Amino acid sequence: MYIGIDLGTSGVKAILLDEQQHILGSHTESLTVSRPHPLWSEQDPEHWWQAADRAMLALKAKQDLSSVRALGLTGQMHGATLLDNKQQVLRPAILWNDGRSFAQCRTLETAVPRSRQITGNLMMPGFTAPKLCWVAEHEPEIFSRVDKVLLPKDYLRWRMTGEFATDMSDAAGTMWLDVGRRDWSDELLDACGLNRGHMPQLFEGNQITSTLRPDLASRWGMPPVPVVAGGGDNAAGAIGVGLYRQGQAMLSLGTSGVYFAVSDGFLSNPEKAVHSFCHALPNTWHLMSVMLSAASCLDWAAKATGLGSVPALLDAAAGSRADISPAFFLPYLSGERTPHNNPNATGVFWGLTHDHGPAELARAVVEGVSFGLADGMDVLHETGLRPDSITLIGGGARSAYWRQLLADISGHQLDYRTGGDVGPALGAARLAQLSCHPDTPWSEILPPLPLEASYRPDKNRHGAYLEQRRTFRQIYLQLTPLTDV
Ligand SMILES: Nc1ncnc2c1ncn2[C@@H]1O[C@H](COP(=O)(O)OP(=O)(O)O)[C@@H](O)[C@H]1O
Ligand SMILES: O=C(CO)[C@@H](O)[C@H](O)COP(=O)(O)O
Repeated sequence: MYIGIDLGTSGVKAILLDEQQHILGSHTESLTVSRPHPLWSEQDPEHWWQAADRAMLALKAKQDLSSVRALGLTGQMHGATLLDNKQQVLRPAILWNDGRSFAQCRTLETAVPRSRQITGNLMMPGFTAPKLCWVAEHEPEIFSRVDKVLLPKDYLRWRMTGEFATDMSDAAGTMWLDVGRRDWSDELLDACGLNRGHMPQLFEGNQITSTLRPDLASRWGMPPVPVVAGGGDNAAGAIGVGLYRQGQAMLSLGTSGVYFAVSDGFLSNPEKAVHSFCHALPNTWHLMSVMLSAASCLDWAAKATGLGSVPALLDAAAGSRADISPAFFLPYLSGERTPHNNPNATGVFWGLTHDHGPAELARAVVEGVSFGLADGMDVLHETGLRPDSITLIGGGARSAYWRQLLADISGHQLDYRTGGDVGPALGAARLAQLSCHPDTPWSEILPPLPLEASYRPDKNRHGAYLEQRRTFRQIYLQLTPLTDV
C-alpha cells in the first residue's frame, strides 16, 4: 500500500492506495488562510504540520497501515517557508496567491536580464524568488537569519525525515531553477542574496529522498518507509489522472483554476504569463495557465448573493433568464496571473439592469470564471502545444452544468473521468508506487482514469460566447488604468 499526502491551501488530505490503485481510505483536515494586509496571503507552517499529523492519525484509526511501502508528498506550490540555522520557522509562510512582491519582480528581471530564458517564466509575485527579495527589503533582520528556504510540502518532508529535499516540478515554481537543465541557477540565486546552500537537494518526483523517522512511523502505525520526492500539486494532480505524455492536458477547477499541458521538451510563452515548469517525471515538462480565483469565486458568490451553497448557485445559474442582456463578471478576486499578471486586478460586475437578480449574477460569475479559463487556454496554445485530450479535475468538475458550459465557452471537447476529484494526493501515492517498481513501464502504473463522459462544444453557443468573451476582455482592458499597475 502507498500513502499520498496533499498539503492543499484549504486542507491537508492523506489517502491510502493499494497495489491495484483502489483508494482504501482518505482523510482531510482543514486549514485557514490569513490575510493581514491587502495583497498578503499567509499560513503558519506549524498548522500544516499539525493538520498532516491529525490526518495521518485519522487514517490510521480507519485503516491498518502496517503494509505501507512508501509515502509521496504534494502540495500548494511557490510558498516561501523560511528556516534559521536551528531549523526554527522565521515568519509565516508567504503563499502562492500573495501579491505583495510586484515591485521586486521588476527589480529581479532587471538584475538578471536572462531570467525568462533560464526559468521559461515571467517573474510573477506568486513565485518564491520575488518573495525572498521582498523579505530582504522589508524584513532585513529576518532575511539575514535565513538558512533554508523550503516549499510547503518540503517543510512537511523535513518534519517527517529530517532531510532538506524537493522535486523538480515544485522547484521550477521558485524561479531559482534552470528549468531546461533541471538544476538550480546560481545566477538567479545570487541576485536574491542566496546560494545553493539555502536550497533543498533536487530529486525527480519518483525518486526516494529519505526515510520516515522511526518515532513517527510508530505513531502512525506503519514501517519507517521511504518518502518519495512527489510533486507540486498541479504536476501531482496530472500524474493522478495519468498525464505524462505530450498531447495530454487537464483543466483543474479548484481554489485556483489551472490549464495544464504536458510537453516532452522545454517550451515557454512568458509574455502572456504562461508558466513553464518541469513535470514530476524525468525528462518531461509542462506548461500551465493559472487563474488565481476559479471555483473560489463561486464560493464567494454563493455567500454574496445569498444563494447559500455552490450547488445552489450553479442550479440558479442554469435556470437564469436567457431573454435579457447578459451581465458580466471579472473573476479577479485575488488579482490574476495568466494572462494579465496583475496582482491589483479586482472582481467587477458590469452591465447590470433591473432585470438582473441573484440567478443572473450567479450565471455571470460562472461564465466570467469560464471566460478567464478560456483566455488561459488560448495563450497556452500560442506556444504551439495543442493537446489532443483535456481532462477536467477538481471540486468544480462535480457540476455537469459547468462541464458543458466550459466546453461551449472554450470550444474544446472536455473529458470527465471517474476519480478525477481525488486530486493531487492520488498522484503523490502513484509516484510512491512508481518508486517501488523502477523497472515497470510508467504506462502500467499511470493509466488514465476511466472515462465517465465527454462534453462536446455546441457550435451555436460557442459562437455566441466568442462574442461575449470579446466584451469580457474589453471590460478588463478599459478598467485596468483604474488599478495601480
Ligand atoms: N457540487 C459541486 N459542484 C461544483 N463545484 C463544487 C461542488 N462542491 C464544491 N465545489 C467547488 O470545489 C472547490 C474546491 O475544489 P478542490 O479541488 O477541492 O479545491 P482545492 O484543492 O484547490 O482547495 C470549491 O471552491 C467549490 O467552489
Ligand atoms: O499557484 C499555483 C500554481 O502555480 C496554485 O495552483 C497552487 O499550487 C495552489 O492551488 P490550489 O490547489 O490550492 O488551488
